[in-house]
Amino acid sequence: MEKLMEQFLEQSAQAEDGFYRMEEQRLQAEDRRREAEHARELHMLQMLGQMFANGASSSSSTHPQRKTLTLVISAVLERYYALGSTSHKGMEDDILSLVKTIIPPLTSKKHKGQDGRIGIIGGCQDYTGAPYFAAISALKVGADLSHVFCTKDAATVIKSYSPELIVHPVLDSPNAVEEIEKWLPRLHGLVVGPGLGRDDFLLKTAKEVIERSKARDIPIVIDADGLWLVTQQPSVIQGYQKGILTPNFMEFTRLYEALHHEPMDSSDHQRGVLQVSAAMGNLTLVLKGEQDLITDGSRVFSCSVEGSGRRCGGQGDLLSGSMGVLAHWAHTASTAGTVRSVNPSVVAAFGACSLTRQCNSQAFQQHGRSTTTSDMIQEIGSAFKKLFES
Ligand SMILES: NC(=O)C1=CN([C@@H]2O[C@H](COP(=O)(O)OP(=O)(O)OC[C@H]3O[C@@H](n4cnc5c(N)ncnc54)[C@H](OP(=O)(O)O)[C@@H]3O)[C@@H](O)[C@H]2O)[C@@H](O)CC1
Ligand SMILES: Nc1ncnc2c1ncn2[C@@H]1O[C@H](COP(=O)(O)OP(=O)(O)OP(=O)(O)O)[C@@H](O)[C@H]1O
Repeated sequence: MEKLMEQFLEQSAQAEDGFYRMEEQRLQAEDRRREAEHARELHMLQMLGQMFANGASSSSSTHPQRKTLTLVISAVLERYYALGSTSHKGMEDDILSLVKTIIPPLTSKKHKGQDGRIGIIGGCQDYTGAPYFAAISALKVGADLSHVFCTKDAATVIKSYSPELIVHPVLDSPNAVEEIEKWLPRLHGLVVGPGLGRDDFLLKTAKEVIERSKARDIPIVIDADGLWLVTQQPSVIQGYQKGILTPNFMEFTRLYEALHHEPMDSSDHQRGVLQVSAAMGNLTLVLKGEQDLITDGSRVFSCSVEGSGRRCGGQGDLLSGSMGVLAHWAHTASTAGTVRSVNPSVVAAFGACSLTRQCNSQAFQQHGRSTTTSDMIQEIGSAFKKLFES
């Protein structure tokens, strides 16, 4: 009987492997097709650009001719962005199935720590809830250990919220960077910003910790006041392929304007996220909102898992904390060759957005208007199961 059971389990594991291999191949083929389409569009654009330049410099060219060319170019541009950038329901399902492939199996063969040790840089006198939400969400998603590096006066408060968290009161100490660096070799993912505040000394420490984490190749999610820092000094994370930015609309606008020195065209978010990601060296970016837009500069995925109309503070912290764990899992899966067709940071971002929205929807069904982030955190287990384990 036991043998039969073993055979059965082995066969189902093989069948599952086969399914994911085929799914991966299908996605790769789809990618190749889109890339070819992209290349054709780009070639057309270049030709049109040349024609336009020739037309504009030629004395014989008439004003209506130029106008027509301009119209053609903008039509092609629009098509180019549409082709390269929009995601549809089928793509959402595809990427959701990729998220499933990065989740490490729960087995009795692993020891504590192997599924992730996540660090949160944030927590100061004013904000103790945000780092708590991020850190506890990382644990509830499946990290084994969650560390919070906060200021001295925030530490006791955060500890009192939960015995599950490891809290280090070091962020405002004179040797904060060295204190935090001691832990970096043990961390698999870092979330910088929830409840960090905007004190110059704390931002300077956060910057140095980001630099040292990059040197160790640790995935880094930057949120909230961490994004304030990036807006002041984009180079701190520019081009780091294991970095993810998670701005809300306000934070995104600030970043856009700092990078482009002009107001953002708020009627075209898709173009905006592509531009910011490109300016940041193809960094993965999540613009949170009615639909979350996720891009690494090559195309835009939109996550529209149903949430609710309730927008209580702290939902973004749940998002960034869970993304810290998923980013670790996604990059591990990528190194193992499991995820190839889509940037692992994008897979992690999509997973965290879907999860946050699903938690919001489930919590709202029970609590309606009085839903808070703590209610959403209670839903992480069942939302995760519904989205990724069914
Ligand atoms: N319990 C806790 O401890 C929590 C602590 N938190 C921590 O607080 C810190 C500061 O973060 P933050 O987001 O409040 O600061 P900031 O970027 O100045 O935005 C302020 C203004 O921006 C606007 N605005 C916001 N979203 C927008 C949108 N989608 N679209 C348009 N506008 C939008 C809105 O402007 P208003 O509507 O008031 O005019 C808002 O007042 C940070 O460390 C964070 O982690 C939070 O995590 C919550 C839970
Ligand atoms: N209008 C909306 N409709 C549905 N879901 C939304 C909407 N706006 C945000 N969300 C969801 O809430 C998550 C958090 O986004 P939000 O804009 O609240 O972040 P935030 O302002 O940084 O949060 P925080 O309060 O933690 O600072 C998003 O990832 C998204 O899934």
